[in-house]
Amino acid sequence: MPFTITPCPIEGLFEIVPKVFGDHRGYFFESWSERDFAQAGLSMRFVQDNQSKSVRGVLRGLHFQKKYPQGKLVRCIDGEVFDVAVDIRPGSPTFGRWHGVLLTPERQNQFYIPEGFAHGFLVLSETAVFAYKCTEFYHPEDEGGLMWNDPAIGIEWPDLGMPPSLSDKDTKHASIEALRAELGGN
Ligand SMILES: Cc1cn([C@H]2C[C@H](O)[C@@H](COP(=O)(O)OP(=O)(O)O[C@H]3O[C@@H](C)C(=O)[C@@H](O)[C@H]3O)O2)c(=O)[nH]c1=O
Repeated sequence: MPFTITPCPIEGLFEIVPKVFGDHRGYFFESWSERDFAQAGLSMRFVQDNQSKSVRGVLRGLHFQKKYPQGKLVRCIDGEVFDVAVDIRPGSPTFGRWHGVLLTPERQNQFYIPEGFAHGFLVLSETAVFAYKCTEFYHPEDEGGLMWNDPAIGIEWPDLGMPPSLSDKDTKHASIEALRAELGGN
């Protein structure tokens, strides 16, 4: 099995570390295998791959789609990011809880975030290239957002000694309580 797939403390989240083959040329690893992930109980169909580059202090998130939720297999291919998922599954016993993973090319680790989570990340390095596979297409009209610094969630973002740099959109998201009321089920 060329992957170590470890469940995270919130049900449905997984950290994946591939087996990296190094030699005098550099390295090789498989970053995704439908067969091997399925063997570990992770069966999904990816339909879109995304890549973004950001500078230090950029925080993208927390994002989700409502009618067309996306599962995401995320990794940082250059630089270092702190990646966060927040459970927004109506009725989930861990609704509103967050889990964070440091993603680095040194570990080549990946984070699997299934449908029903809000997702975001903070760039810790000078620049970071972030890549991810999605189980659903982008539907801009269906996008939802959760406030990155909602005290009721209490995400412990690493302190960079500067306020995060956000898109306009990301300064205006809902609180977890507003989302609970909107999504129902809890
Ligand atoms: C996400 C996305 C954006 N775009 C376009 C819309 C916009 O003009 C431009 C930048 O979009 P955004 O500002 O939404 O990009 P960004 O803030 O990087 O959005 C992403 O953030 C992370 C945290 C996620 O989890 C992703 O699912 C996605 O929401 O790219 C697409 O064409 N396809 C896509 O799938």
